[in-house]
Amino acid sequence: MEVIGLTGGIATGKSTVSRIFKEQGISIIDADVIARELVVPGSVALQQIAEHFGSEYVTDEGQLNRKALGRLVFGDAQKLTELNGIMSPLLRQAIKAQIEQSAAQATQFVVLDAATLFEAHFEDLADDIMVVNIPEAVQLNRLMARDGSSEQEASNRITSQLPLAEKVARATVVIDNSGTVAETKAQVLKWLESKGFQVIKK
Ligand SMILES: CC(C)(COP(=O)(O)OP(=O)(O)OC[C@H]1O[C@@H](n2cnc3c(N)ncnc32)[C@H](O)[C@@H]1O)[C@@H](O)C(=O)NCCC(=O)NCCS
Ligand SMILES: Nc1ncnc2c1ncn2[C@@H]1O[C@H](COP(=O)(O)OP(=O)(O)OP(=O)(O)O)[C@@H](O)[C@H]1O
Repeated sequence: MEVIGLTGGIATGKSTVSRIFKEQGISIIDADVIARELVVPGSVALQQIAEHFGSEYVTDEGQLNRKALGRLVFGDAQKLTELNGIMSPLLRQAIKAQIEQSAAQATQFVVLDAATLFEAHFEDLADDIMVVNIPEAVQLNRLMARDGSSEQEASNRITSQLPLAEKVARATVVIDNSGTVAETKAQVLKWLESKGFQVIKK
């Protein structure tokens, strides 16, 4: 089985590409879903976050206050590194377990969808690294349009990640998502075919 690490910058189109894989019947391991499961009320990770950053990052209902923690870490690189220090080892463990489950099902491919693949040093978990790329101005516009965020907020989120150009340089395959979704799909299917995968034409 081959693990395709799927990454890019915020709002460059990872979910869009992930849907294309799903349409082909390829399973997705979604690091964001795992990260959210890790911080449910009463979890070890949530307790560590509260101890490290303060109890104000947990709501009265015992939930992670995502907005508040996001504002803190996406404006302060040191704080983001500290959060990653808590989350990355737990994430890695959970991702590895899901990869093992997929391998046991003898499938040809599994996709590891992880926005923070490089930042969290998960490259070794993947056989191929696919980076979804768009020009920075398009990224800023799509992010503001999708999240209704200000230019400053959107820009903070973009700059808190490893520069997209650096991710592109470290990719084994780059998908250009600056055109239509159909054009993006054509690139992904062509790559899958080049790997000997029998694509389903829809
Ligand atoms: C800081 C948190 C609480 C903010 O939550 P919020 O709901 O506001 O944002 P969300 O999780 O949807 O993230 C938005 C985007 O920010 C980027 N992002 C998220 N975490 C990180 C990170 N650690 N480093 C760089 N970028 C990140 C991703 O592109 C993501 O799609 C949350 O992002 C978090 O817990 N992050 C740490 C866990 C993690 O690494 N998750 C991502 C796994 S891929
Ligand atoms: N080819 C495209 N043309 C126009 N809009 C697009 C295209 N691809 C994605 N989008 C839009 O851009 C936004 C970001 O795309 P998407 O949610 O797939 O990115 P993402 O990389 O998964 O984001 P995040 O990092 O926040 O998880 C969405 O609103 C999506 O509908």
